[in-house]
Amino acid sequence: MPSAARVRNNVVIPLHKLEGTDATFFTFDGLVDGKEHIAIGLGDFDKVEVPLVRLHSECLTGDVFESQRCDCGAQLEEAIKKVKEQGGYILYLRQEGRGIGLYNKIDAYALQLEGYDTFEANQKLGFADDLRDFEVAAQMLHTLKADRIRLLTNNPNKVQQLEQYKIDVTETVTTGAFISAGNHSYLKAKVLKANHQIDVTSDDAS
Ligand SMILES: Nc1nc2c(ncn2[C@@H]2O[C@H](COP(=O)(O)OP(=O)(O)OP(=O)(O)O)[C@@H](O)[C@H]2O)c(=O)[nH]1
Ligand SMILES: [Zn+2]
Repeated sequence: MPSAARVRNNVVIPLHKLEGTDATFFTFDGLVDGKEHIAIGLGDFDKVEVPLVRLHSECLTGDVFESQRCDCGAQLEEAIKKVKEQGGYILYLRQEGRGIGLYNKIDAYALQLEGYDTFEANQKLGFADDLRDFEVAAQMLHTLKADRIRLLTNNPNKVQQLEQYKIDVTETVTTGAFISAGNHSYLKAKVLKANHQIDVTSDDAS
């Protein structure tokens, strides 16, 4: 079980998304990695028995600018809609570039233009494929008393890590496949090398 943290504050922020969405933003004291991660409660998050949860790693290029190099912007949009409908939390985790940071991710993109895939580019820069440790996500969920969750993901490593940190994942809900010409090879590498559950065979993906 991760060490104890506590909710520092929470505030309801109305969003423009989906014709008006009330989102409760939670901040924390005592998180294991000292970063400013946010939990966002949507829908009946405080009433549902088993909340739907999305662990969303920050992606400035995708989340803010809707980059076509990845599927993050579309996944975040989908998560807001589904979690609002079903009640639960989006944990917005400050793990840009799977933990290597924004500048290094841009360096990795430059290498990908030379032909390396997303994991090879990380290795060429001296990083592991994926630096993310989801202990902090488990700590946030324990703090919110969300020890039993349904997880919105295609990434089996997120499920394994949460279980390891004593979160009971009762169901894995796969995200949509947001495939475009620009992100097809990125998604294919995740399927081949990290066992992501995405159907990348669609025709418009070449
Ligand atoms: N290092 C690196 N990071 C990338 C690249 N493309 C996207 N990312 C980062 O990958 C992360 C994607 O995170 P998520 O969507 O939460 O996780 P996921 O592992 O794809 O799993 P899902 O839950 O199935 O979406 C973000 O932090 C992005 O910034 C890349 O080419 N290299
Ligand atoms: Zn992205």
